Amino acid sequence: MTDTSKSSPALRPGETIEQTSSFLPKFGSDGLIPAIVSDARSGNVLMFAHMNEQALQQTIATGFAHFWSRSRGKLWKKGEESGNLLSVKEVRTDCDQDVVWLLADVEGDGVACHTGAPSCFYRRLIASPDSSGSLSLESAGLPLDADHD
Ligand SMILES: N=c1c2ncn([C@@H]3O[C@H](COP(=O)(O)OP(=O)(O)OP(=O)(O)O)[C@@H](O)[C@H]3O)c2ncn1[C@@H]1O[C@H](COP(=O)(O)O)[C@@H](O)[C@H]1O
Ligand SMILES: [Mg+2]
Ligand SMILES: [Zn+2]
Repeated sequence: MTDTSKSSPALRPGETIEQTSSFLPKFGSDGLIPAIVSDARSGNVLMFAHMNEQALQQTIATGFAHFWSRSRGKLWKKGEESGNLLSVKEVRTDCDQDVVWLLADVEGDGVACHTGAPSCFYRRLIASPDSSGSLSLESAGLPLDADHD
């Protein structure tokens, strides 16, 4: 039995995972699959976007993350304007294969978010002080601290 009691990185180089022959991602009825990107070294979640089949193929073929931008209606090579390309080290899918997870290094100045924050997830939701049930935002703490709108 594998000892899972000790904390270890979620992602170890060479760790045995299901290989590409069984990687059959399920695209939704809109032709898209959610894609999470984490920093291959720190493990921080960097961003979330969507892929269509072409984006996934281009990602695997080139080693750089491609997405489908719904708002712009186009294939999007992340970093094509900013230089913050995502060099993909590993692509995983989840148990029911309807999400993909990219482990990547951020090129350029190492900033994944277009706001200038290292990660898109630089804020956390907190309950409002009046306990009205609504939520307000505040800037997250380290290591993703940034005061960006
Ligand atoms: N660079 C980014 C960027 N980086 C990370 N993200 C995240 O990626 C998510 C999806 O991007 P899109 O908005 O294009 O995609 P979408 O399908 O419309 O997603 P929703 O906004 O509808 O959720 C965003 O919501 C952000 O959380 C970015 N979203 C947009 N951009 C824009 O992409 C353009 C090119 O930037 P580079 O790719 O870095 O050169 C610039 O105009 C940027 O403003
Ligand atoms: Mg958007
Ligand atoms: Zn962002």
